[in-house]
Amino acid sequence: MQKIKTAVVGASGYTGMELLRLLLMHPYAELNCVTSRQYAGQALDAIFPRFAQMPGSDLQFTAPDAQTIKESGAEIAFLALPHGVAAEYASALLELGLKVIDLSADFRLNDPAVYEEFYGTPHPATELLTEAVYGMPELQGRSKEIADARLVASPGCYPTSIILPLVPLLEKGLIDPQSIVTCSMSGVSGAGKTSNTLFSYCEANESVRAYSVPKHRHLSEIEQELSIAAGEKVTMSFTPHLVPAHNGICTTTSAMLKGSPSEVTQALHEAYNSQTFVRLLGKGNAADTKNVTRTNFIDIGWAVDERTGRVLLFSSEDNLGKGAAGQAIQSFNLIAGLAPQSGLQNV
Ligand SMILES: NC(=O)C1=CN([C@@H]2O[C@H](COP(=O)(O)OP(=O)(O)OC[C@H]3O[C@@H](n4cnc5c(N)ncnc54)[C@H](OP(=O)(O)O)[C@@H]3O)[C@@H](O)[C@H]2O)C=CC1
Ligand SMILES: CC(=O)N[C@@H](CCC(=O)OP(=O)(O)O)C(=O)O
Repeated sequence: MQKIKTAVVGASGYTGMELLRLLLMHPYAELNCVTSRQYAGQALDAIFPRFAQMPGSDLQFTAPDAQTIKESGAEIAFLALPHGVAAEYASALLELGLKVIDLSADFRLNDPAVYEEFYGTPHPATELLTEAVYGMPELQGRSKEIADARLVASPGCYPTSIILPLVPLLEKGLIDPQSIVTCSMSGVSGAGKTSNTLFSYCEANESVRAYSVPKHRHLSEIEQELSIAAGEKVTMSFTPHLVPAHNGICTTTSAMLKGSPSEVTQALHEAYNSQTFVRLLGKGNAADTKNVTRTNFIDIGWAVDERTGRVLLFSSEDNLGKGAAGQAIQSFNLIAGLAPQSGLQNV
């Protein structure tokens, strides 16, 4: 089979680097263009020595320019750019006939007013919002939509860890949609390759803190997808924390149980038994980040607190894997008509 030609725009950052790792190993993908403003003209393996001697790692970074990306022959472009910037490139690349898988938040929300409320600026390309598909293949009906999409809005890292355990329970009416409380912990790479002092070693190491409370920008897409599953507008509480780890997200969610404990177990198994990248740990088991870092798995466990009548959902994933680059490769596989585990089974 002929390899599909790809580009990674914003290839020098953390999600970009994870995309490079996955694409260099992918049996049906070819890396044709990688962009970086600061490293333009330098070879990939000179900047990332970890890729040295891998076929394709001598490719040079180019400046991010839509026409150059097109001329590289790339058919599908991954955008690993800051939100606000990604929309510009998405518009230009779609115009030039490429398909786009955007890892930023620019196309995840259906309503531009919600984007403006949470991101503080008017949406940069409202005309593309209706056609963008929220790229979470495990949601019902979504893999077909992704396969047919020109523009995929790949979900955020926290949202993936929160939405996947809750959706089957909301769809079956097993929990009260207005009682959801969730608390997440993220490794520092979640913030990107930033020079912000707050994420430097001395500030982040051996310390844990909550941040962006009470209205982290991911609440917008979490509430959007949970509302679709519940069939009513969901309003919930979300508290993210920064923990001194490189990768990994660990989330604990609770909600008032309306169904029985066995219905919870059944709903999760029905939804995910056939899903390659969701591993159900069973009742009474929490999910541990060390089992999912550098993989595309999300691990989900659960428990019922008989005293409060709440169900507890535990999930772990790699923020750069299932929370970003791995999930984007799942969309790539769907668009390209490949098996779900293509390029992801050995990582
Ligand atoms: N980190 C994570 O865990 C997750 C991140 N995301 C989202 O993915 C996207 C990328 O995140 P991440 O990799 O962490 O970010 P980084 O800050 O690590 O990397 C950003 C990349 O974008 C490039 N870039 C920055 N500004 C511009 C610009 N104006 N024009 C062109 N290129 C630019 C940078 O390259 P250079 O400066 O060399 O040009 C760099 O390659 C973001 O939208 C982020 O929110 C989504 C899920 C998880
Ligand atoms: C630890 C840390 O700072 N995490 C980032 C995660 C956000 C992210 O990746 O944002 P998008 O997916 O929406 O682009 C944050 O809280 O802003």
